[in-house]
Amino acid sequence: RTHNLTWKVTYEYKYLDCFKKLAIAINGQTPGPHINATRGDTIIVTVLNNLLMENVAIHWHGIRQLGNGWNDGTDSVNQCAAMPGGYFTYQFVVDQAGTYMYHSHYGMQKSSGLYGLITVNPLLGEETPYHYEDREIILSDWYHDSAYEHAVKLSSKPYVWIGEPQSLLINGRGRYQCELLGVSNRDRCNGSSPECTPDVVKVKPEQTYRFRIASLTSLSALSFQIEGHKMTVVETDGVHVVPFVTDNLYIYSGETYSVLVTTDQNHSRNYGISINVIARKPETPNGFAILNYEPNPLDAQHLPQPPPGPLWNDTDSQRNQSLAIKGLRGYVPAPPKTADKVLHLLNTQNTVNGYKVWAVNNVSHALPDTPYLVALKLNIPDVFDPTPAPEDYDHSYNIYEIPENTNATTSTSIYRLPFNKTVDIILQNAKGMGGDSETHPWHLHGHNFWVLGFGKGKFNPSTASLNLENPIMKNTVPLFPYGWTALRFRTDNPGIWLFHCHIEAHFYLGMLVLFESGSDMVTKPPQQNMGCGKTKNYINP
Ligand SMILES: O=C1O[C@H]([C@@H](O)CO)C(O)=C1O
Repeated sequence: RTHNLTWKVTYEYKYLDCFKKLAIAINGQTPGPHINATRGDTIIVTVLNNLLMENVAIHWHGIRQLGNGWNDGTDSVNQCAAMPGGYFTYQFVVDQAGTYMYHSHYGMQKSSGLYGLITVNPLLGEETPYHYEDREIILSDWYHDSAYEHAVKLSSKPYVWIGEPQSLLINGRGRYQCELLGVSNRDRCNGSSPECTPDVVKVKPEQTYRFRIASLTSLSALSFQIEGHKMTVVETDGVHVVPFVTDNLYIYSGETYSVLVTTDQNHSRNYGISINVIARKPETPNGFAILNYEPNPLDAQHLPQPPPGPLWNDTDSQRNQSLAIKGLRGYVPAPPKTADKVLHLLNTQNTVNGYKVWAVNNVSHALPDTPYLVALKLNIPDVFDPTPAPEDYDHSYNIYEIPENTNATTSTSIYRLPFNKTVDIILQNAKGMGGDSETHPWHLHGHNFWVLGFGKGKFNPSTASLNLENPIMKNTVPLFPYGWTALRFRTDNPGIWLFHCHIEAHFYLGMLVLFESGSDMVTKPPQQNMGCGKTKNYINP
């Protein structure tokens, strides 16, 4: 089946958390429309950019785009973003059942609300471990400043940190306490706007539901919980998990999960759903939604309680949940036993000419104006530094201290990986300049990777415990403070693909790398991917 969609992208005033703010909507909505498809379907989306003053590119997060790199939707990497008044038509096949998302991949635009959920159902009769009615949950965080203000603050000297978000949203709904605002700003807040009432998730008693949960936060890592209900985790990033039961789900930006929830509690009332910030000291109030046991009314007598979340800094509990996620045998292929190549990637916060940045192996990535894939295909000179990006770092680096010299370099260099090989990535965390080591969710475009392990401190190949038996495959994975995360993937998708921290500010400040492999096999650039930077000289009339 082919889904033919037309999406008009506009700025609109919204009261998502009762505070009036310009949000980016698709056909008037944020979160945008839910794409509900079946494995093998083709999705054709024409995105009309009606933003007046900003470009748009939309990334289909978790969709591997096998052999289809021109449609990954990343500005500077595989396309020129659509200009105001212009459009871009994405076409891709959803070849893997599961839960995915889409979001802007232009500047810091994601945090303005340009995002939504993608559900890919298995084919009728296709073997699948379970089949339940779905409920969709989109988690996000919300700032009152615009993404423009964020970008300017972060690239100022001295550095201005954007701070913690004002609200957490569940399905685009949050609640800011208008009384906290100064009198002059109070008229921008409307506590009785229908847009900022909690989302209501309707369920019937004594049923099991599959909650499809996606985190589209720009900064916050979250814990998700439902008052009085246990959750059985069964899927993450489109891959089946050995089911495990938990009271709360830790979820990092860019991750999706499916959890099974059985409505086996007292039928005569409703229950609270809550999210709270973890991994950073919370300054944002918890987000809240209602689990409505039908036919109970939403009145005071049936009022749900927001369940309290776990402690924000219980890193052991967070790491233990990540370690508990295993691939379900029969559904998740086993990883190759050995790797052909290993990349050691050290994550640090640095300075370049007095500007604060994030770096990998001391290189803060600067995205060029000309998309890499077009430059590679047409051999456009002087787009990126041809020196290979560094595959390792000095292992005497003390991850527990900020180095005396925090200087890093800025570069457009890329990793050129051999095609159809097995590559290991060892992510190593370290102390940041804020005085702590932060949790970074790393997302890989175009592939799933096996998650071989997580550990504390410095990675040591002779003592690290790696799971080669039944690792999960994912596209986004956390790197815990002062720890390491080990991944393995196959370079089986021709093109050039981003691997980056999914925190919007960190990506903006250079916390990204690019993996090129087999780009000689990619078709020549479609006209619509061109037009920016140096590509405009290569467009044929
Ligand atoms: O990028 C960041 O900057 C601040 C802090 O590190 C400032 O030094 C912070 O908490 C981030 O996540």
